[in-house]
This record gives sequence, C-alpha cells and structure tokens, in this order.
Amino acid sequence: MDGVLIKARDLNRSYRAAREQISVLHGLSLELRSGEAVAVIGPSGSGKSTLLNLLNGLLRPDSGQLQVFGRDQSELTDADWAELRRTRIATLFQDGNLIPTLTVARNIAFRTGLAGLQAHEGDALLEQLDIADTTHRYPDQLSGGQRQRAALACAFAMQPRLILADEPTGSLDQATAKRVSPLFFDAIRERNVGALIVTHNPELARSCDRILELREGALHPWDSAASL
Ligand SMILES: Nc1ncnc2c1ncn2[C@@H]1O[C@H](COP(=O)(O)OP(=O)(O)OP(=O)(O)O)[C@@H](O)[C@H]1O
Repeated sequence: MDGVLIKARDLNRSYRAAREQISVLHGLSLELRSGEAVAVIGPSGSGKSTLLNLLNGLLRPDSGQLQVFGRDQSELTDADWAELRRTRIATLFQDGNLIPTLTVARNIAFRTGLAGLQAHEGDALLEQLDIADTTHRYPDQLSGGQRQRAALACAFAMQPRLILADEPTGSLDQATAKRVSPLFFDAIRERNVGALIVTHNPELARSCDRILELREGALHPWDSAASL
C-alpha cells in the first residue's frame, strides 16, 4: 500500500434538492499518505464537509475512483465502512461528537473498546491537553474548548490510521489553539497517522505539510506566497 491512505481520482458528487441538482464536487483528486497532515481551506458551501463524508463512507461518490487503505470504495459495503470508522478512521466534527450520556473517561473507554484495544494510552495526552481533571464530567459540563480537546483525546485513543477533522480548534481561544496545535501534530507524526484537516485557522493550516484549496468542486494547491 506504500503508505497511501487515500487515493481519489476525478470524484464527482452532487445533491438532489426539490427540483434542482446541485453539483458540489467535480473532478476532485487527492492523495494522502501516512504521517502527512493536509489542510483544506475553502469558502462556506464549497463542499468541505461533503468531501470529509465521502472519505469516511457516510456519503458515496456519484462517479470517479476512490481508494482508502488500498481498497476501492466500490468494493466496500456499508458494514466495511462502519468497521473502518470503528477501527481506523476518526472523524472529528465541529461539535466534538462525544456521547452526551457518558463521562469523558467513559467516552474514551468506549472508543478504545470499539476499536478492540485493551487499554488506552490517552492519559498523557489528557494531561498535555490540560483536561485530565475533567474526565469524570459529562460533555455538557465542559466548556466548548474542553469538549473539543476531549474529542481530540477520544479520536487519538482509538489509535486511528486516518484523521478527518473539521475545524479541530474552532472552539478554542487563540492561546489554547496555539498550545493544542503542536500536540495535535506531534500525535499525528509520532503515530504516523494521516490527517485531512478542514480549517479556517491560518496558523493550523500553515502547520500542515500542504494546504489545498477547495474551489469550483476540486482541490488546488494553495499558493504559499498568498496570505491566508
Ligand atoms: N443534503 C443536502 N442536500 C442538498 N444540498 C446539500 C446537502 N448537503 C449540502 N448541500 C449543499 O452542498 C454544498 C456544499 O455543502 P458542504 O456542507 O459540503 O459545504 P462546506 O464547504 O462544508 O460548507 P461550510 O464551510 O459552510 O460548513 C452547499 O451548497 C450545500 O448547500
């Protein structure tokens, strides 16, 4: 598989609304490797969430080729995709996707258990993320920023091979985002995880190996000389 986690060629995806067909992605190509963090920027409505959901199997492309972990999406059943989301692909949505009826500690245990892991190695990460003293609390007893950091800890606890993140620092103030970003990238690089990160945060985007802009339905290399 030579470290290629995602290979997409000429992907197309549209939505059917009442009487119209909305073409969102057309001719989109992407390659993402292990240990690589790629930022995706693009205006509201350009299709960033649609792209993330194609890559985690919650949506299917209309046409084009998509391989994840060397397997062609056309051969993956819904059960195969569910298994990938349980064990290999962590998606971090803006709202944190924690289970509201479980404490932070139980959320983490649940994710590790789902992934079939015995013990989690998340304690150090919880310390580093400065939320070790919140693990007995429920998500609605946390601030937005704490919730987002807990969701990060959960995502890493399942030891994914691929992280798909939608604004992972969106709820953090500037100082906390500055402190959390390096932890995020250290964890990605130490564990050889591939990450696709949708973000409007210029600092986070610049910390990635590459920046791609989603424009007119496809991904384009961002001109590094241009300001974000
Ligand atoms: N289920 C749906 N039915 C019809 N149109 C949809 C649906 N989901 C998304 N769209 C449309 O597809 C386009 C892309 O939406 P998407 O959510 O992928 O964009 P985005 O770049 O993630 O936006 P934002 O930055 O605002 O979250 C938008 O025009 C949106 O209105």
